[in-house]
Amino acid sequence: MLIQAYSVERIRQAEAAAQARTGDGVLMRRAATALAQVVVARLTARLGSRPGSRLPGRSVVLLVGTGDNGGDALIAGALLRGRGLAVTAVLTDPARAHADGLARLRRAWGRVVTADDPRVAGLLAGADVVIDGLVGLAARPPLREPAASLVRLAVDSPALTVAVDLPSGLHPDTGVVSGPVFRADVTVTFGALKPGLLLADEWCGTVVSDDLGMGVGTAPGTSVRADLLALTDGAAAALLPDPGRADDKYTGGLVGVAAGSTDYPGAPVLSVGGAVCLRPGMVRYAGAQAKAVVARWPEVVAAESVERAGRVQAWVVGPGMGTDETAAATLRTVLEQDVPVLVDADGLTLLAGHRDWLDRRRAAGQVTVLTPHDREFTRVFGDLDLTDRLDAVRRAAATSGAVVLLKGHRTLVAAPDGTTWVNLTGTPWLASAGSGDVLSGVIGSLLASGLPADRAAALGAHLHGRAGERAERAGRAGAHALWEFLRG
Ligand SMILES: NC(=O)C1=CN([C@@H]2O[C@H](COP(=O)(O)OP(=O)(O)OC[C@H]3O[C@@H](n4cnc5c(N)ncnc54)[C@H](O)[C@@H]3O)[C@@H](O)[C@H]2O)[C@@H](O)CC1
Ligand SMILES: Nc1ncnc2c1ncn2[C@@H]1O[C@H](COP(=O)(O)OP(=O)(O)O)[C@@H](O)[C@H]1O
Ligand SMILES: [K+]
Repeated sequence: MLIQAYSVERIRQAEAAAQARTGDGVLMRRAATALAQVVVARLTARLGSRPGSRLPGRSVVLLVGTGDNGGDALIAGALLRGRGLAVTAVLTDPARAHADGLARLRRAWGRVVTADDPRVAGLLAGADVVIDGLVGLAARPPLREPAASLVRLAVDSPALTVAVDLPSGLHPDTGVVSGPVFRADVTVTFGALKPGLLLADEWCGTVVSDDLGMGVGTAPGTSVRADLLALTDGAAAALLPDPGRADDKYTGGLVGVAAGSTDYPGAPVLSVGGAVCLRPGMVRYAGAQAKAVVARWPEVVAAESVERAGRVQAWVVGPGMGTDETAAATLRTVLEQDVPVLVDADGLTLLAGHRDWLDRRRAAGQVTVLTPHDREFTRVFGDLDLTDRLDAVRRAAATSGAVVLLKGHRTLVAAPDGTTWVNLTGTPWLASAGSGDVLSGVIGSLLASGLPADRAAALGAHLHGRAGERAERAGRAGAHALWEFLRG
């Protein structure tokens, strides 16, 4: 199963349709029930079986904003009162707090204070659970006062922290974070995952998703395609091509790597290594480092130029090839071939001055994959602002007609048709020289095996990230360590 996230707009549409079926207040009661259940389960697990670890009497602080997100928190608070917990709601604006939720909490003998109450800091410091019901789907960070100050106080609390729908301070659609953000141990999210929960997962803790019976993405008449996709290990394994009994070296995927120069002998070895470790039918190499490449990878068929390399089913072009005239000519020759082409590193720098080469491929219906890091992205797509990375990568794909993989802590992949992926594997260990070269070879190999380009890119990033995690756990240094962990 793929992990699927839906935009606020899509969730609101499904919510409206569900509300029409169920009537007022039903979804919110379901949300509050799910939230209270998670709080009870997580608090019970946290307290364990130590003496004095009973639930009744434990203190819960609700941070309550002015919308339905606060309503969820208030009704959950009333339910938790029913389990004997001591519940205090801290309201940012009493006049605009969810009226029905507030009435329910009061009827259940919950305590209510305002954000400017001098006891708030002490309450948060002494709480067993803090529930963030400040903002949800309507969030437009940065948080305004007094919500911002409440979040700052909550950060210091030793309590179990639970976010309602999403941690306040992050944008549900873009994951962009500005100002203080609620750091959640658990996020209980409703309807469906929001893109922000995947893009800024470091703030969300464990994410529990409850569909509340809304059927987001499955309701009749709605588009089933999610707004943001991510792979699980299971989905990645299912995509990974395996040679069949009838395959030979020509049908198992023939990938070419055009890379390296006299100045950069290492990059082609790393890139070819990434390709070889994915076990395609054959890897061809074209460039100035044929000897070094074959010395490390004897199975590779090497030539000095693309013209002499022979046919392939996909090309990788760029790593360490420099930006001189010879490199530009190589790039041009590769881009003229009617096979999927992945352009990386120096190839991207060259491409920045030759956008027409991309346009020609687009017009001919040829598949191109670009794999920039931020600086390369800016070189090629100078007009696109990287503050909102999701938006930037989507626009880049739409305007260039290429699948664009934007590297980073959460690597993004966008296809020209709008399909977008976020990679959830990896570690900052990968932020080391040469690891991007390995990635280019991995994806090239997957392209040669015939996977659709956006899937090849997303799968490559997933495998590369897992390899980085394994290399880090094994205490290994250097991008070449990735090879042995690529198909573990
Ligand atoms: N969509 C759904 O399927 C469901 C939604 N429910 C809840 O309803 C929530 C959405 O409720 P609302 O639409 O009332 O909106 P919110 O509760 O997300 O927002 C409330 C208020 O926060 C304010 N706000 C926005 N940005 C702010 C900032 N930076 N600083 C301070 N205040 C800010 C807005 O002015 C808005 O009036 C969801 O997140 C969820 O918790 C559930 O009750 C039931 C099901
Ligand atoms: N902070 C980070 N956390 C996780 N992965 C990262 C981080 N920074 C970079 N990466 C990954 O490391 C790789 C670096 O690639 P790149 O910048 O092209 O390096 P190089 O050109 O030296 O090979 C990419 O796969 C990128 O997604
Ligand atoms: K929230």
